[in-house]
Amino acid sequence: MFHKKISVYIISGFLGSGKTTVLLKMIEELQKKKLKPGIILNELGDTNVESHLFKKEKVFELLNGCICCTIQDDLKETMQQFLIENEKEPVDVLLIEGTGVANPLEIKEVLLSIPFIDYFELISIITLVDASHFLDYQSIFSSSREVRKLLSEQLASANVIILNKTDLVPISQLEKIKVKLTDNVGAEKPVFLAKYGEIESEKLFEKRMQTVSINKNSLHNDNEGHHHHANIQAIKIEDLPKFHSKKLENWLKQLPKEVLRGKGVVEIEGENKLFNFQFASGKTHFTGLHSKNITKPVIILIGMNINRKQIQQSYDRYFN
Ligand SMILES: Nc1nc2c(ncn2[C@@H]2O[C@H](COP(=O)(O)OP(=O)(O)OP(=O)(O)O)[C@@H](O)[C@H]2O)c(=O)[nH]1
Repeated sequence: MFHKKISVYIISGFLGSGKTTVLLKMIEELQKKKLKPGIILNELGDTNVESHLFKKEKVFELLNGCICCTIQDDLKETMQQFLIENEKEPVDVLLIEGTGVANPLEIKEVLLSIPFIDYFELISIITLVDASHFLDYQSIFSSSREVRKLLSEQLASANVIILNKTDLVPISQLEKIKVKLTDNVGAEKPVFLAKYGEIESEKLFEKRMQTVSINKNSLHNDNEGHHHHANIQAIKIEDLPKFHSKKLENWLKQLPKEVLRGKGVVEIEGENKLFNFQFASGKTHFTGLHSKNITKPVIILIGMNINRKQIQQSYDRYFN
């Protein structure tokens, strides 16, 4: 039976680099063109605290996003489910957002495997880079080998790179970052500078993936593809009090640098609605939530080699 293949975009990038921001822009653009998007979200931790962002779209969640060996089985299952739903309500484009610690090659490999290769056409792997952290993450002094390896995997597998959060770095430093990034990925790979993931729609949606044949060996020919990220953890804190927003912000800011990302849903003193908060690049943003059916308050912290006890003690000191 003939069916048109569904175009797929993979959005990759390290923790807090701006993947969801770009995903939301892509959804908006597709809707403007009267195209129906489908979304697969892979989240670290077992709670999606961002469900309020997707109002009418069909979102398939792959929670507890284990990153290496098991992601492929979970993803295959989610894709099967997606195909079943798609029979009833077909989408035009599928957007897959990996976790901040995913290697997009793992996702690509699933798309190229049977039966999915008959249903999907991978158009582009878009990788976000957080300009405000790029030099730190590349430095052997301030980041681990694991993080550097992961970032280089995400860069190597990208068809296009968005150097995001340029508003957070001085112009002089931006030059240095661009040079270093180009050294890393080669001059042929397109790199676009952006604030809040803003790049022209044509550039974002351009087909950049060459047609590839299925050849397992070509994808995993050096054991580099499978790589364990065991030191990356997500900590979940529940049973939360009402917070004073500034105090929560201060607490997040003083956490050990191993905590790379925070997000959650919290109650704020003096407010009678819930707030989503995003902590990335040392900055915290709160957004009021209107939807009623959202998760109960929860804080999720993601990082490398986090000392749970230390976090717990610090939390108790601040809030108990
Ligand atoms: N200042 C600044 N903030 C940004 C920019 N892009 C995104 N942000 C903010 O950074 C935070 C993280 O952005 P997300 O799009 O959620 O990042 P992500 O890559 O999806 O994060 P994870 O899923 O946790 O890996 C949010 O508060 C965004 O609003 C930017 O260009 N500049």
